[in-house]
Amino acid sequence: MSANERPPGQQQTGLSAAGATADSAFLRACRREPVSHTPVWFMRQAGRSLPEYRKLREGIAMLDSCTRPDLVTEITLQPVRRHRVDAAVFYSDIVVPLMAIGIDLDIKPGVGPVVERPIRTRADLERLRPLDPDDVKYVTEAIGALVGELGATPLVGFAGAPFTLASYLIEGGPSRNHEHTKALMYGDPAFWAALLDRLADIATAFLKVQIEAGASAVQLFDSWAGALAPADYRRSVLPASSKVFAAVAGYGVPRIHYGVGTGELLGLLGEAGADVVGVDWRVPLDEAARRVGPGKALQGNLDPAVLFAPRAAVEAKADEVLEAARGLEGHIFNLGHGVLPSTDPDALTRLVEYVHTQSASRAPSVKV
Ligand SMILES: Cc1c2[nH]c(c1CCC(=O)O)Cc1[nH]c(c(CCC(=O)O)c1C)Cc1[nH]c(c(CCC(=O)O)c1C)Cc1[nH]c(c(C)c1CCC(=O)O)C2
Repeated sequence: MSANERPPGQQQTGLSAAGATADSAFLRACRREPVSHTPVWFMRQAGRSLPEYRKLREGIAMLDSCTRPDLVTEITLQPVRRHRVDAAVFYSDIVVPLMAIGIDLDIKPGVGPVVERPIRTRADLERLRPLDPDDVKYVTEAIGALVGELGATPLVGFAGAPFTLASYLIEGGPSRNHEHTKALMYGDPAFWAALLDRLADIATAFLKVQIEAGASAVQLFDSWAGALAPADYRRSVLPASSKVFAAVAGYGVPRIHYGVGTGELLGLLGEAGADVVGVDWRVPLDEAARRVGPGKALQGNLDPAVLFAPRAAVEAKADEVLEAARGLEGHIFNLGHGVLPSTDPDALTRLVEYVHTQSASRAPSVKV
């Protein structure tokens, strides 16, 4: 993609690349500054919905692809070129730092991360050694290349939050009820705290590598935190996630916090130290803003399944999201969860264009 292919309002002016990135609609919205249009990106915008991704990945395992900077760069750029989204999201996975410290795991297509030997005892904890930047040199290298290619388009780095990582490690794979995880959380608080603390340090190290290599924002994915009641989240999870946010605060890059089904936790997700709270489709953004409180931007929240409906219905639902976001200080348009693999990529491209056009006509006359 070349810099002059940006949507209206995002053209590079005389600014340096770094200056133009800092002034992008995405980063301005994260900072709750006025924008000329609502910025859009999609969780899982890179991946199986794109034929060019499927082609590139042929015969290459997911986790292997994450260690190859040439592939990571190309896969990260694919949705930016195709959809003209306002941010790139680094192509990697929440389990990459765990793989990098030697945890024996794999990502099974259609299933998700599977851990050969789950972590359930104090002795197992020793296998969770700290992440050294040298363990993920391929991340530093890929981001270095990407930032050059992206021009003014910001790159979102990310990590899995301690609870979500703990769930994969303890259950040994994806879980509906998180029963082993909760058994340890309620039954052995000292073990639990030690585990989450180690995972907080690993997530922090992974985010720092990405920020130092050039990521302009970071998102902490606590995808499965919605399985918890607020009191349990506050007591058993929030301290570890807060530690991650505090550890990267000094970089000054926006910090986004997101989980699925977290309607009852939105205030706590903000309280953990995020600048932007990600919202799924179950809570309208105006209500989410009340729950989160002042001083935070919101990201979301179109139901990813809406993209399977006819174009007029997608646009009507996008209008609802924009309408609920009217009056918010900072709104980044996204889906309420990741792009579903069988989504028509053209529907995503049209949605980006629609949100840009609609929001530009609604926006106050502030030009960025
Ligand atoms: C829970 C979680 C995981 N990984 C991630 C989360 C948090 C976000 C969420 O809640 O969805 C985060 C993630 N995973 C991936 C990204 C890359 C960037 C992007 O969003 O485009 C990101 C941000 C690539 C990926 N991660 C994965 C794929 C698909 C692998 C493939 O193409 O074969 C991609 C593109 C695999 C993966 N990895 C994981 C799952 C559940 C799966 C899906 C398994 C499947 O359905 O096949 C764990």
